[in-house]
Amino acid sequence: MILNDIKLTNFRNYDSLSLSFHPKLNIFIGHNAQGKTNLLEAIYFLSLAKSHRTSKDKELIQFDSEEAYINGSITTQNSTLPLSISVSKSGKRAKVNHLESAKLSQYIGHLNTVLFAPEDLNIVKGSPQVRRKFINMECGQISKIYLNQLSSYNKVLAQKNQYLKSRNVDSIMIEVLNEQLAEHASLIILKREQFISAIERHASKIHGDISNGRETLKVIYKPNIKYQSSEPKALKEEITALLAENLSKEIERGTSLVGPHRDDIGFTINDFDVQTYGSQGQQRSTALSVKLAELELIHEEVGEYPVLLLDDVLSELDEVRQAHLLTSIRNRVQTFVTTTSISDINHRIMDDMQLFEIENGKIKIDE
Ligand SMILES: Nc1ncnc2c1ncn2[C@@H]1O[C@H](COP(=O)(O)OP(=O)(O)OP(=O)(O)O)[C@@H](O)[C@H]1O
Repeated sequence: MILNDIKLTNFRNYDSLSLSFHPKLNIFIGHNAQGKTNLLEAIYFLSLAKSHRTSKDKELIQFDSEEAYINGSITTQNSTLPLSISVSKSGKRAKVNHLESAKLSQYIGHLNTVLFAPEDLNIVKGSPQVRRKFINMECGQISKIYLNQLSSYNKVLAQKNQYLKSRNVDSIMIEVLNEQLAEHASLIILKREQFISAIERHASKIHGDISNGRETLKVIYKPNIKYQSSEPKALKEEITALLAENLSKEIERGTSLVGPHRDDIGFTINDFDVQTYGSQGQQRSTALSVKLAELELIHEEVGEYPVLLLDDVLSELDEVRQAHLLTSIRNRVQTFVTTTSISDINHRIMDDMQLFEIENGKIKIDE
């Protein structure tokens, strides 16, 4: 999958910008705070209708403007497709091939992206919440069913928590909500199990290569609900029973205690926990392996490689990891890289690419 071009209007520090991209490698170079990450954020937003660094969409609109627009065109094996998304104070509107998508879940999935940024280290080091967000974003990209189930689950969960908090609990009402939660939860859990085992399959191979075969990485799903069934209907029944068992505790605590909203993932290298015992380098390799595994996974699911966004990470990687990253993706994955210094880029990849110099929301194209 190739992002051919992008056009930004009133997006962050870009008034109006049109760029055509190189099919293999695009490097955005500039001093701090010039707009490099803003450009990657625009590509990410065009892909997922969400920013990777803020949940407040209105921050994307240029100061003193009313609406931000991002337009782009992608080429897949089958076709070339225009995508556009706009953000205003009243919300987001997304279009595929000039037709407005009634739901954002219909829009997401046309342009697939994988982003690797310094904060991705938090997938390993951070809280379970960060890891759940990671699963949701990535699983959502490859499975519309997952995205729909998750959104329904979250709606019902919010409703249930409101009831539990009100302390005026109608247990029949909670049972009805639990029934719905169990239905969505069973599908979410099975998708997560599938996703994490596929990530592990690819990530352990990549990690083995990066560490020259010295380290074995495992990615482990840690579901909040310990379950036996691998079939949705039976799993739903298991979850319904568990929710009923926990009802009095949940009423007492005034919140929902059981379900996939409390899931986590663990990482081990040679059977020790990376979060607790891993060196900085091992934590970085783990995060990198997981991200590169996503490229393979999306390729497997969608039949095309996604575009890869690397925000300020090359300088963080040592020679071996950088070489692995760049050689393993070369010629397969269209890549967008931000950097403050050209010396951070391995000279072996410099021949076949486009350099964009960024200064204060303006671009100079290096021919
Ligand atoms: N809504 C907005 N309207 C106008 N300008 C904005 C808006 N949001 C952010 N900016 C500006 O964008 C710039 C930051 O851009 P960006 O985050 O892309 O930096 P960067 O080039 O990636 O820098 P670094 O190397 O430090 O990460 C800042 O100058 C900031 O003031």
